[in-house]
Amino acid sequence: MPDAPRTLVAGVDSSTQSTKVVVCDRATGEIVRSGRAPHPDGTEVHPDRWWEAFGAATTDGLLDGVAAISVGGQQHGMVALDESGEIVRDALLWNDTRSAQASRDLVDELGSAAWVDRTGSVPVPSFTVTKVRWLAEHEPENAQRVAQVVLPHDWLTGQILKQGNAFERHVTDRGDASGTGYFSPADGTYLPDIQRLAFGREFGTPRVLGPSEPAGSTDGGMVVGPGTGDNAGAALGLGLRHGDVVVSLGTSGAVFADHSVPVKDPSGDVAGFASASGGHLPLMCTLNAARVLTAAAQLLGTDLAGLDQLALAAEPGAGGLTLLPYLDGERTPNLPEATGTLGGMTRANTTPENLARAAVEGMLANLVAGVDDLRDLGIPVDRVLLIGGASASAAVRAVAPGLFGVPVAIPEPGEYVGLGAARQAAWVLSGEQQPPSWPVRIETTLDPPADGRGAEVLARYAALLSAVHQH
Ligand SMILES: Nc1ncnc2c1ncn2[C@@H]1O[C@H](COP(=O)(O)OP(=O)(O)O)[C@@H](O)[C@H]1O
Ligand SMILES: O=C(CO)[C@@H](O)[C@H](O)COP(=O)(O)O
Repeated sequence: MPDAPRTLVAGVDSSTQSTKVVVCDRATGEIVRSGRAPHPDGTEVHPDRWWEAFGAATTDGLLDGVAAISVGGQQHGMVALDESGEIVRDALLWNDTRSAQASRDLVDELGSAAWVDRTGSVPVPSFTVTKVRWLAEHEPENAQRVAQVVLPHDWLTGQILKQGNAFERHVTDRGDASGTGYFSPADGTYLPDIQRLAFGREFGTPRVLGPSEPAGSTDGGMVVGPGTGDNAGAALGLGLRHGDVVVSLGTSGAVFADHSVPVKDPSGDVAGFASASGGHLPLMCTLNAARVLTAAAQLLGTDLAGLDQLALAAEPGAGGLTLLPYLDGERTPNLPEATGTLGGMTRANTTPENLARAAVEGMLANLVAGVDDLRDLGIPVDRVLLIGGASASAAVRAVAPGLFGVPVAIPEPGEYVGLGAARQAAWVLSGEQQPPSWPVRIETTLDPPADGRGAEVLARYAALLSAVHQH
């Protein structure tokens, strides 16, 4: 007798550099097929480019027979819509730092303690709330046209849904809404007074759906889930357990954990986001991760494989070279106007090998602070799970355990944001209380060496940071 046809679900990761789509078996999570397409570079992008990438990634019937779909998307991006749902201007992305002054002003006006209390986070230029302030101040004509502000995943979900009127089409979830800066993750409600403070008036927001509440279905009958932010999606895809901390090395470096209660960090380094499963997702994020390695490879006239080889040929500590990797400014620490700094150069240590190693060590040292911050807030750190594009780097894998100081688990290569979105879609379809349990396989776990070299690297990194930015 032939096997019963299996039910398929799809998950989308519309992240900074590309769209990735995975189609999975609803029961097991096994990936049956997948597609991807790049996004243009730049920190402002017309949302139509994401829709085109979605089309290219799902071409040739990738979604044929799919029963449900959910979208995970890069967080915070401001997609401003007018009365008829048309895009007012290119979306300003999470890594666009033009709202640096707006964020300083907003923090001064309300005070960081009140921001943390009301929204769970102190807004940095990544947050949507600072982008709407920038729009009001710098593009008043565009600001006047704004009827609603949605996030990248909300907009794409609306595009997939393509039903109802333009406003009903755009829905969101607690996870992504918590990154706007005008939403309370603790209460699950928007904050109109913060909208007025930032924008001078209120504006429309997408309806916040529950973690497994359907948003509707397409004309073809495919159920559409609420979707979520990309990091919340990855947390769902990894099925995090107590003591797991994720370090995601994509365009952003993100450090986060699944937590049952809201976390409030008065320093603002850890954002108190919500998760996609009804809980919380304390998260530290940097603007500089995988692309630090791309830049270092370019500087050294090699590719990423060549950079790995060079970095692995150097001694730990890169002979004393230290890189503050703030090539795109930085978010944590909050230094939006910063640039990178290479410290400790001598005639003896300025070799390609040491420079490659310093790029890997600097990128990771920047994220060690996030793991420490989570620990300081009472979140257990038993192991780090390394995901994202740059987790494939052999040099990153070699350096990470020594710097994080805990076992580093490398899940099997996979698109964990897309997988999390697919798991959400399966959850929506099931109508159950909990998402389906899909196995996550760990490829390898790397223990920290006992040589203490990681501590030396971190001490030199801290000294350079304090010399350059905190004197
Ligand atoms: N083997 C590798 N070594 C280092 N970086 C890599 C490797 N493979 C991919 N990357 C980098 O990963 C990044 C893409 O990762 P991804 O997690 O998809 O990013 P995003 O989600 O921000 O779009 C690119 O910058 C790419 O250069
Ligand atoms: O701003 C954040 C988290 O707060 C970023 O993590 C973005 O969500 C973009 O993620 P990637 O494209 O790097 O995955």
